[in-house]
Amino acid sequence: MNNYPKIGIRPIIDGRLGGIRESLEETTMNMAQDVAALFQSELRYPDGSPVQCVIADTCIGGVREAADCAQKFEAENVGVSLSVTPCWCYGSETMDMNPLLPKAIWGFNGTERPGAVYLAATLAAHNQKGLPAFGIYGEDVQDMGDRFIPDDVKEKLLSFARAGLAVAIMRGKSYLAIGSVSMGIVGSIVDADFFQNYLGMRNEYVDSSEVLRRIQLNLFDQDEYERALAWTKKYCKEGEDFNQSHKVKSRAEKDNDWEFVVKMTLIIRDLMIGNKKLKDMGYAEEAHGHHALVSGFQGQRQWTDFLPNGDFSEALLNSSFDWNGKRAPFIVATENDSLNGVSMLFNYLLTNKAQIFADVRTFWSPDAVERVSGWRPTGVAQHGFIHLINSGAATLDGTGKQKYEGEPVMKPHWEISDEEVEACLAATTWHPANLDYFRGGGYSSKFLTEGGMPVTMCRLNLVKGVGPVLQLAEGWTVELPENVNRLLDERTDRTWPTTWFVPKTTGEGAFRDVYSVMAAWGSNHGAISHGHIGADLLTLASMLRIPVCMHNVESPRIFRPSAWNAFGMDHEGADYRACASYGPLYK
Ligand SMILES: C[C@H](O)[C@@H](O)[C@@H](O)C(=O)CO
Ligand SMILES: [Mn+2]
Repeated sequence: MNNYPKIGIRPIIDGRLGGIRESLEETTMNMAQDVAALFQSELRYPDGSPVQCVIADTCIGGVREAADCAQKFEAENVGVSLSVTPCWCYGSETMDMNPLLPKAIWGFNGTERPGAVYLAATLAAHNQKGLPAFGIYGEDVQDMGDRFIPDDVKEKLLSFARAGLAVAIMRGKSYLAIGSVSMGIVGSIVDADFFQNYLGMRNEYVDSSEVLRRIQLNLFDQDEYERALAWTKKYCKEGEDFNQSHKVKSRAEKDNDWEFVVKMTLIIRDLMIGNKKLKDMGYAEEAHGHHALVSGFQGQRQWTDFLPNGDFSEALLNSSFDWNGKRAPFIVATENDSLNGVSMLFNYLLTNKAQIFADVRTFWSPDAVERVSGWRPTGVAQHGFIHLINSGAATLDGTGKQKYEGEPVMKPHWEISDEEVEACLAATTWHPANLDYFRGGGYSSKFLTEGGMPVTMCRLNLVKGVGPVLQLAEGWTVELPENVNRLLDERTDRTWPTTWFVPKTTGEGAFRDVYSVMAAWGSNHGAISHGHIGADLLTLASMLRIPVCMHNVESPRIFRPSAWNAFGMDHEGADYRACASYGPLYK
């Protein structure tokens, strides 16, 4: 059982005994219990278990009870703090002062008592003390004692909780780099200060030779390996070998590659999270693993120049299933691109869904498509589209074979059916790796993402003088006529997974048109999640004090700490000024 951080709920009350406090005790505690019920019913941890809440033992009417609550929260691994109140209370005496906990206050909009006034007063206290907090206040007045949580309040409570839990779950975990810098990709020059100061994470580094050592010593669970290999042979169908005939590996060599990449997969997972079985085998130290929430495998080029590549391992570990059945994905970045790994992690922790890692490879204008194929894009793709493709770490959930009301989606692992698992696997072909690129061989996953799926692509970049910045684009996957797809796809790397992506454009700036999105993308990679999760990413980024340099989230959906309003009326400039003023969460 994972020891996930809990959400702490603080019922705040007017401390005046002799009438006022007594009249409010039940209503105030009911608010806390109702929010706890909402979180426990609507939110899940990455392992699929319901999110847990801790409510203060008493309503908080003054500093003593605030301190008692803080002590309880610390003892019970609370990682997110929400204060709720229907009435006036004493801001600086009751506010949550823990600088590390993402915090919000819900002021009930019931005018019998001044709950909204407390909200504003205490947000002012938070702003004055440099402890930014989110303000939640329903648009419509409710009657005192009304226990219904309106949709606008519910939406903000859940968005705050999802982002707050992401912050809390990351704290103290590791990014595990297996190998080092891949082909000069600066995302694989792992910046430990960023992980430490902004995410509260630590960095673990393992040379790729450790994977080879464990393969040579059979340092993995032999029984699981046999099951894994049998499962792989049954469900991972080998595709055509497109290599030049003089380079093609023999059948025996190809079979060895299958065995090798299955072992790699077990070993990379064990390196990330450990495996008690290794202790039984006499490897107690290796059994610990590296406490990694996310990892990166360098692969290219020192490993792949003579050993089978990491594509099979990366693709399968990032998927929501394997020989052990459905399970939470392991976030693994190919090319050890730690910044794309973090981008995938942000998306994952906000959705509990597996992620696509891709190169942002090509913008196809309508004219170019027509020139090479004779077909002019229509519909969502009429103004062009972007080719997302990278060998390796694209989850097989990205095939779009999981359905909701007939539409392609990606689901949390606990919602995926066995039939959908098999459909994702059936839609994937494992081609012998391109030996020009991957001299050591291996297998690359090939699939085409179904069109019509709402997706969000994001990317974290490090910019000297600014620090980390996040960019994101909500949009949709699109499907092309089969012949057009083949023409365009085969101009690239036919053994890799393809997603055709159309960002939602606004006609302005980086979102002026599809081309501008590609031109403004800050790196070779992007992390693609199912769903339009841009608003949650903005909320998460503000908690981490990471400014967002590019997004296409409509302004009414933007939810950031109330202090951001004090940094100016232009949302984006204010975001930068606020993040610069507060600095990293764990500085
Ligand atoms: C196989 C190639 O080296 C690819 O790995 C390379 O083009 C990239 O993905 C760069 O991000
Ligand atoms: Mn790449």
